Amino acid sequence: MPRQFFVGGNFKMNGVAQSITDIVKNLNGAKLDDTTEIGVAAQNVYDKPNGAFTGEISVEQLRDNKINWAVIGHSERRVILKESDEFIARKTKAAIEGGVSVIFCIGETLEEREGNQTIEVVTRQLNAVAKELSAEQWAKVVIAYEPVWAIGTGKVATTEQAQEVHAAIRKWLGEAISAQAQENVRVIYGGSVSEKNCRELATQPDVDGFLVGGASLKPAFVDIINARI
Ligand SMILES: O=C[C@H](O)COP(=O)(O)O
Repeated sequence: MPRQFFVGGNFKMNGVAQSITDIVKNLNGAKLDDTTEIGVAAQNVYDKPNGAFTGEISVEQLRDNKINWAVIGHSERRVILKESDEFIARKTKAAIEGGVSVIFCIGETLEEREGNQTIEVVTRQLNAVAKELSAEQWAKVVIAYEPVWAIGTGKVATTEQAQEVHAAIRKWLGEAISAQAQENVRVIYGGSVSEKNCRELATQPDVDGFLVGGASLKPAFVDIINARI
């Protein structure tokens, strides 16, 4: 069965009631590809079930609010908030065991790309999570490949660059996890995706959707959701 196209809008720390209402109205009024999976996700979750952790949110609190997805490992949290591979892996495990699926973000910095370390970096990030999850739990993961140099810069990865890394991730899934994971786990791309570049990226065999930042706040987000029609 083909993998279902998956598009996430990452609003980050943007928006107020009025602007978010406008975005939702625009989405509700648009004709959206009904084969594309979209939904509401939290931008973070903590690895402990509850307790004195000011400012954090638990898996149970997400579930209580009918939020069944969380973004974990975004480079802004890895870099600005110094989240380690191990902490991110523990959060991923806690989310999945508590019934929340995970958009797990990985990607290299510009320096790492220029040092030909892209595959090494994403493999390290994936291996950290692989230590925590069973092969079956990968069914609850969507991997978002987001090169840090492409995030919010307007510098999108070329279709070849994206496909090359996505194919390497898929190969890793087969070798490190299972043939089933290799076949079924979605690998989506993020980093300056726009209504202009989404269609070409979506033609790539291993690009199963997008994680969209800036453009998800604009009416053109609809065109990205509809990139395959
Ligand atoms: O999670 C989304 C990414 O950080 C991409 O952000 P961007 O589309 O603004 O480059």
